[in-house]
Amino acid sequence: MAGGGVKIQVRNLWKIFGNLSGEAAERLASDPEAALEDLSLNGCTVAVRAVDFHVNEGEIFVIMGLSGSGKSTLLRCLNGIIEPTCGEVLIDGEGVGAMTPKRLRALRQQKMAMVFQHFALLPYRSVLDNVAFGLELQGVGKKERRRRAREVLDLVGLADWERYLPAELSGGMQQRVGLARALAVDPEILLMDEAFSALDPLIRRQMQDEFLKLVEIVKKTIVFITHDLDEALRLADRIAVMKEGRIVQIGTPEQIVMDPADDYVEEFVGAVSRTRVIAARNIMAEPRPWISPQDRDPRELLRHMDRHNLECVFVTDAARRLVGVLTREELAGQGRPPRDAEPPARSVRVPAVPPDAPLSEVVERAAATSKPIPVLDESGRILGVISRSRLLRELSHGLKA
Ligand SMILES: Nc1ncnc2c1ncn2[C@@H]1O[C@H](COP(=O)(O)OP(=O)(O)OP(=O)(O)O)[C@@H](O)[C@H]1O
Repeated sequence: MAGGGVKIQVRNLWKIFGNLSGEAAERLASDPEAALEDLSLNGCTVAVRAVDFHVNEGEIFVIMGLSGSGKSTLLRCLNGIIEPTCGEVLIDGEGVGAMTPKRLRALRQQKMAMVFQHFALLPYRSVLDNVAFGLELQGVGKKERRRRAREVLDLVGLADWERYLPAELSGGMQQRVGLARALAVDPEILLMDEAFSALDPLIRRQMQDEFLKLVEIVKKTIVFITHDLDEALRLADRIAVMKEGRIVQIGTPEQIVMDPADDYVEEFVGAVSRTRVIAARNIMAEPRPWISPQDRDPRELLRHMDRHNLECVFVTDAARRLVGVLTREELAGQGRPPRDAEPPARSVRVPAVPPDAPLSEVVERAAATSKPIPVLDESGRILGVISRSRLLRELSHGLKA
């Protein structure tokens, strides 16, 4: 999860491959539309167009888009492997474009590490020496680099495999070696380019889970590229969706799924099950007006229900903790108002959910009751209510999409 300030800042970044005159590059900054027209005539490829975003310290920022949308080019602009045509990348406030070759080397060898799809392991070196490779480049002595390599191998669960060659390991294990190699230099930023895409679906899921746990421990800023929405939703704090070199939307997984910025994103997220991404808190409504009916007359409560078209009222104690729920029938049969100390016996058991429960869990609870589902915090206080009609609306939206 996000920690401190802005770690990476990208401003009006362009990368155009092909024969581009200096004059055309200059025009990009001032009059991009006109410049682009010239460029397309010249047969240039505009890989990244006017991209702006930032990544916070400690954040997992996922860049998602179809093949050819410019993700890899963008990622390689971050560590200066590709020089942008125009615009700037700032790492901790320092412009990558203005760095001396020495600074750039330090940036790539120490501050940022990259993990690739096809592992890029050295085939004739042991697992241990592969992991120690980045430290070797930094000039760290053999004993120390092996000690640190062992530490990270342990972290990725490969402590017993240090003497093996990469080819003797499964794909999942090789990718863990790749990850360990990146982590061994203790970088502040990890750039991951389709890092799990070569793995079988099951192993991939497992890697994603392990990765999330690992990130909790090592606390890095991560830019992760994928063309897989499922992966993006599982890993990301925020997602940037790219299309034809542009970022068309940046948002949390929930924002991307619930509020796609355009048809392209909508199409992308259409295939995903909303029940996994949407949480109870996203669809709950305030139980308006606040319900603590212990000192109200039942007839008044019935009128209150009519006025607000409520299926039932939730009974809370003075601290707003839910003690029960009353239906119309129960209220009509009540001679006196229900009291805090004596909640109506039949009404105490209510299927409730925590605010971060996924929609699928809310649906499960809803199957066990005909009433709305209250959303409770850890101490049992009522935060909101999910009505059955809202739930149905959400589900049918998912079906339509
Ligand atoms: N070195 C290059 N020279 C010319 N064109 C390039 C070069 N690298 C990338 N491109 C083009 O730039 C566009 C963006 O490519 P890029 O590899 O960044 O996309 P991507 O989203 O990472 O795709 P993929 O998922 O397939 O790797 C594509 O049209 C690609 O053909």
